Amino acid sequence: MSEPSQTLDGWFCLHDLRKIDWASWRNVPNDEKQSMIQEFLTMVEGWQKIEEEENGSYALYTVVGHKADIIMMNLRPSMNDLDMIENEFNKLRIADYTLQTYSYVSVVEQGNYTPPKDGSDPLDNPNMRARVYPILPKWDHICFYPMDKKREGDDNWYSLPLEKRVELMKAHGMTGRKYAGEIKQIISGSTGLDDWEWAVTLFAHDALQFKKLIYEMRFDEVSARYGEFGSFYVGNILKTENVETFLHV
Ligand code: VOV
Repeated sequence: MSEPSQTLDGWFCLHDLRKIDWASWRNVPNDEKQSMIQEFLTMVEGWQKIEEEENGSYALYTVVGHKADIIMMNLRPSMNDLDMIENEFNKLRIADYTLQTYSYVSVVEQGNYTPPKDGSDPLDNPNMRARVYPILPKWDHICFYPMDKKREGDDNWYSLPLEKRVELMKAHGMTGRKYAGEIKQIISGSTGLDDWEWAVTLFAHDALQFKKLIYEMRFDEVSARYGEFGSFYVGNILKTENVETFLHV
């Protein structure tokens, strides 16, 4: 029988991708540029504070390639908070020199394919809480992409029996586990929230590990047969102390 698996849902998540309008930014007088950068950094300090208080988390990375210049990823308890974050950025003067090229709304999700047998609340488990309310690692590289599970003819993930999906996800987890310490994954669900069904956000110390993991996973039945993928966005960590250099023209 086909039935939905349970999910544990944690913080809401906004991926906000911006391109910088370098031509206009270049023409801003230096002192104004400085003050706009300071405004931006004050906002990021606010994100850091919220992270320290464990009321959310953030990641700030550059994006390599034409799709964007920066990615701001924020986790918060509610969708209203995400709205506030997006507007807070839009109201900064520096936002006038950016263009939002992509964004993605989702909620951090932990598949609960095998819920506790004693009926206890899985969120009483600190490991589970850390998975759905994660503090995003500040590792060197990010890789973000949206994905679906196929619903075509015989390849329909949603008509597979639960036991089969548990089996396939177990194999997926085994492949992922080989990359422990190399890659940290945040899976956020977005069915009904955005255009795809999940957002996959990976962090790595070595960008090559993204290619190795994702390639290896393509051979797992769950990805080979059922995975459908959107655009990939990759980049490098943008530490606050490097923002000024990054924006220097
Ligand atoms: C470090 C890499 C890594 C590891 C350890 C890992 C492990 C696990 C486990 C144990 C589980 C099941 C329970 C849960 O947590 O939900 C999942 C779940 C999931 N995954 Fe995963 N995944 C990884 C990495 C990883 C990648 C790279 C991808 C993209 C696939 C690809 O081909 O590009 C992915 C996708 C997903 C998705 C979409 C789900 C939810 C599917 C659903 O139907 O609910 N994932 N994942």
